[in-house]
Amino acid sequence: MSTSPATPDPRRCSQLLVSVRNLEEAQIVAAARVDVIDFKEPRSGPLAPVDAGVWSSAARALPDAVLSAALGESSTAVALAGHVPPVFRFAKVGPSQQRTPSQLERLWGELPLPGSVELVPVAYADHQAADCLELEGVLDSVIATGRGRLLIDTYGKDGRSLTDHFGAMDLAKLIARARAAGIWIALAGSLQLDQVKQLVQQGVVADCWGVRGDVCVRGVAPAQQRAGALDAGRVESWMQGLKLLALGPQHGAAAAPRVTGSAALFR
Ligand SMILES: O=C[C@H](O)COP(=O)(O)O
Repeated sequence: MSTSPATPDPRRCSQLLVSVRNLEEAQIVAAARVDVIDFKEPRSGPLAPVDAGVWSSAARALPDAVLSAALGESSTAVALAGHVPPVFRFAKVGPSQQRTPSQLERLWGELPLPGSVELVPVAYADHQAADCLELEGVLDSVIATGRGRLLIDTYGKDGRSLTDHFGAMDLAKLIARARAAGIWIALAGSLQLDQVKQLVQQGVVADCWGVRGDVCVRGVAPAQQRAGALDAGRVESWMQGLKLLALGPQHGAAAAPRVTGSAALFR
């Protein structure tokens, strides 16, 4: 659940979440001062968990970082939730096979997360592939259950990205609705930095952008890239790119609407 609002940092446009699969990658991301270090195994699915031993190592090595754990879908999340170290800030859970609001809300309610770890519900832009509620329905449930956050991702990591499933105008409307309800919203789904720049120019400004594939070493097909090695230079490019976007048109970006609502930064 949300805590008290933080003062938005006027120099920042959006936060960055980078998914990592082990402590070595997490330390690279921490050195780049990425906002959220998210642990998941990209070889095993959209939200596949890493071994709980990796969570424990990260909790010991990076106690001051904002750490997040992907718990997978309903088939794994309930059993794993109780093992998330209390120093973690977030845990993400996918909605696949949850076809009704009551199924989804029951799943969220059953997760035995430590009290200090906030659930980040996930909605899939390609919800048919995941056989679950569509985005608007997941947002309705987030609002109805008084939760503070929503991550939109893609279920199929097949080379298509978020914007292949959901257009800029629809994303902007969804963000506006979430923001009006005080929900922090993160966008992910095989996004590339150039796409994010275009989205921002079209008025789509997430509270946070989530990425894995585009911060990995290039040279393989996009769908495989996310399973490869993390590239520290790409992480730095994203950090610099988001900073430039926050500065506005003279730096090559359209004036990005500032995130000023209660959902602006971590609460
Ligand atoms: O939570 C965000 C995801 O890790 C994004 O991964 P992706 O960029 O490979 O789709």
